[in-house]
Amino acid sequence: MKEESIGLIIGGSTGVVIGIILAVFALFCFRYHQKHLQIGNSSSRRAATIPIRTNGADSCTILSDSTIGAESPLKSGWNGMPFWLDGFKKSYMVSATGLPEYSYKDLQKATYNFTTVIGQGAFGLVYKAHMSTVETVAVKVLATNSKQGEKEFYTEVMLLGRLHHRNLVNLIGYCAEKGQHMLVYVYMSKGSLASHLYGEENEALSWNMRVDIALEVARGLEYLHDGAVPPVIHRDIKSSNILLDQSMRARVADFGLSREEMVDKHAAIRGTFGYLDPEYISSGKLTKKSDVYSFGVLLFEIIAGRNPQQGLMEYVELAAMNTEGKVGWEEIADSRLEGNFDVQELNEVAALAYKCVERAPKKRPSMRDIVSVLTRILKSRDHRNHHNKALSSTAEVYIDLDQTETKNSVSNHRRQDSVDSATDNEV
Ligand SMILES: Nc1ncnc2c1ncn2[C@@H]1O[C@H](COP(=O)(O)OP(=O)(O)OP(=O)(O)O)[C@@H](O)[C@H]1O
Repeated sequence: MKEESIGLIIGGSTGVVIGIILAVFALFCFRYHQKHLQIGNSSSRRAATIPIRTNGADSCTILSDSTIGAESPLKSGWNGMPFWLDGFKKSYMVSATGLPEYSYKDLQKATYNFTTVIGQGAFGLVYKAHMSTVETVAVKVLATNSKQGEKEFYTEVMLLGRLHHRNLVNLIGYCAEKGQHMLVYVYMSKGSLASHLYGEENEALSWNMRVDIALEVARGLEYLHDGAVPPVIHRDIKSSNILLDQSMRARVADFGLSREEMVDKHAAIRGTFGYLDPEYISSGKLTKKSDVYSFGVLLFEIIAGRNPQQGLMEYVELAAMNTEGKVGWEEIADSRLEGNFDVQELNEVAALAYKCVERAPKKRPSMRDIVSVLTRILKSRDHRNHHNKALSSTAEVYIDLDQTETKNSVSNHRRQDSVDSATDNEV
């Protein structure tokens, strides 16, 4: 009996010890798991908020820079996940990027085996794709010679996926399969602003439409500079990067993508010749005001219908000698407008453009200022139109009244004549 109870005690305590060991082990496993998840989360937070490259007080993040990948603490597995979680990588990425991942097969089918090319840019070919779920999309296949690695690509997608605005060509998905990187965008059926300014196939844009487009582009950029977290410098504003949707609303494309090509390899200057901020070229410092400069060039391009790569700014400087930057800009107006514009409005837009291309970045307005100036210009246009309508309807009333009076006096005369003739007959 005594032996039995000793056995029971030993058995019980062994059980308790094993239980404790198991509990400690379970706790250890749980904490290990938690720690890894935290690393994963903090890295995605880092990717989303840490400025990747900053340049001075006015500077902000260049989303596309690839330094995040190199500095990332993620080492354990694919995109920093422990290997034992690898099986979940797809669903994990969908939630991390917030964007759907398309399969290569689906995109291949939707582009009729990549035969529906609609354009080519520095990153590679762009295809039109008919998806079964969404209507039509544009698929940008990033060139395979890109030095961008998997991690950098996902970081870029994750950051781009966070940017949404009615005046941006929003990224709606991506594909990373078979060594290819593809970005899926909303399809812009009316093509680029450049094709409307220079393409023979398109009707000339009216002056009113040009100002509307300028305001929409300004709003898209204002969002990138002041609404996005972290802020984004576009760094390549130009008419071929402004796309128009079905209702001719302008949207800014190509923001936040890393660029392999450089204008000046030594200074690592990136952008497009003709639109580049001279201050950025000389100092190598990229700020929001560099986008403002390019936007100013774009405004002059919209006014003059001339390509910045073919001497637009020289033409502007010549005109500025006569105009002092304020009035007389109508002489540079696009001949396709055939003089159909409001001179005061054109001068106001050109004066704004001239401020944007000031040599000293500090003297240039911010995108927010630009949006409010263009909004005011459009409001006074509406006001004028309203006023003119009211005037013309008043004039119509007068004309109506005049005509009624004329009619009355004619019939009075007639009546008088007939009275007179009756009297004559009587006489
Ligand atoms: N979302 C889209 N919808 C419709 N067409 C598009 C879309 N994105 C791009 N395109 C077309 O593909 C062309 C190439 O676009 P992409 O952005 O790759 O290069 P780019 O802007 O012309 O030049 P760069 O790459 O040097 O800036 C555009 O000019 C446009 O005609």
